[in-house]
Amino acid sequence: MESVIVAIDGPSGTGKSSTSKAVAAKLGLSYLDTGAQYRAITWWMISNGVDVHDADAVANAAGKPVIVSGTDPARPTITVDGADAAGPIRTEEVTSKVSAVSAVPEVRALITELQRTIAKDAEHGIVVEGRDIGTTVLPDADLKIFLTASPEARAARRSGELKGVDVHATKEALIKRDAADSSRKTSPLAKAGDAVEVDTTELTLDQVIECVVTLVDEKRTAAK
Ligand SMILES: Nc1ncnc2c1ncn2[C@@H]1O[C@H](COP(=O)(O)OP(=O)(O)O)[C@@H](O)[C@H]1O
Ligand SMILES: Nc1ccn([C@@H]2O[C@H](COP(=O)(O)OP(=O)(O)O)[C@@H](O)[C@H]2O)c(=O)n1
Repeated sequence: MESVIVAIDGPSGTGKSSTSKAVAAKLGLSYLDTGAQYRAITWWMISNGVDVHDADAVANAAGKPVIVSGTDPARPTITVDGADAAGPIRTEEVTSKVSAVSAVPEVRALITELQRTIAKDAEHGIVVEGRDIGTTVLPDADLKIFLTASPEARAARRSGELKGVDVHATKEALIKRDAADSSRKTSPLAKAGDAVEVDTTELTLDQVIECVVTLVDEKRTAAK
């Protein structure tokens, strides 16, 4: 197997971004954070006065922003209409509105197309992380991983990042976002039937990275 495509899905705070970046860097693969793309389009909607709860308005505007993702795992980037969006897409406002925007089918169709093009163009292969990569975006991925962790562990990790934020409020917000992402009609957050589930609650980040690297190596050996 010359080039390898790895899909990593799961709810918020399970370790998708940290694991995917590290695995891609170790194996010389590209890296794509698909959540950053949904955050970027959400940021554009907010900045341009589009009501994110008006699905028709979001659908009509969905084709306007030009979103570009840099896929070097050592320095992932995201721009919207040429402007660096890495900071603005992480605000609480974007986090609280992204599930409404990402549920709009026209948004998903456009972003899915973009993701498939990026994966196809990755010379040595790519690690793509999100919610629907194994089920919808790249159903033929060489390896599919579904990360899970208890809501308590996930909330503790997230509130550790956002210093001073209450862990209970973080947990409630995570549960609410997961519920919205899991219950939408178009490509909800779900484990693909052929994905390997890894519960990271009791694992260190290094253990999770090691586990995924081993699974990729096994796939590569089997394909020889
Ligand atoms: N297995 C783990 N044990 C402890 N902390 C972790 C683990 N995996 C990730 N983290 C930390 O949890 C936070 C959220 O991880 P992240 O990779 O952004 O998750 P996701 O992309 O699934 O939302 C980060 O601060 C990260 O360093
Ligand atoms: N493949 C994907 C990735 C993210 N998303 C949406 O984008 C949001 C933000 O994703 P993210 O990966 O940045 O979220 P965090 O868990 O890192 O906070 C999710 O809550 C989903 O609403 C999606 O619908 N499909």
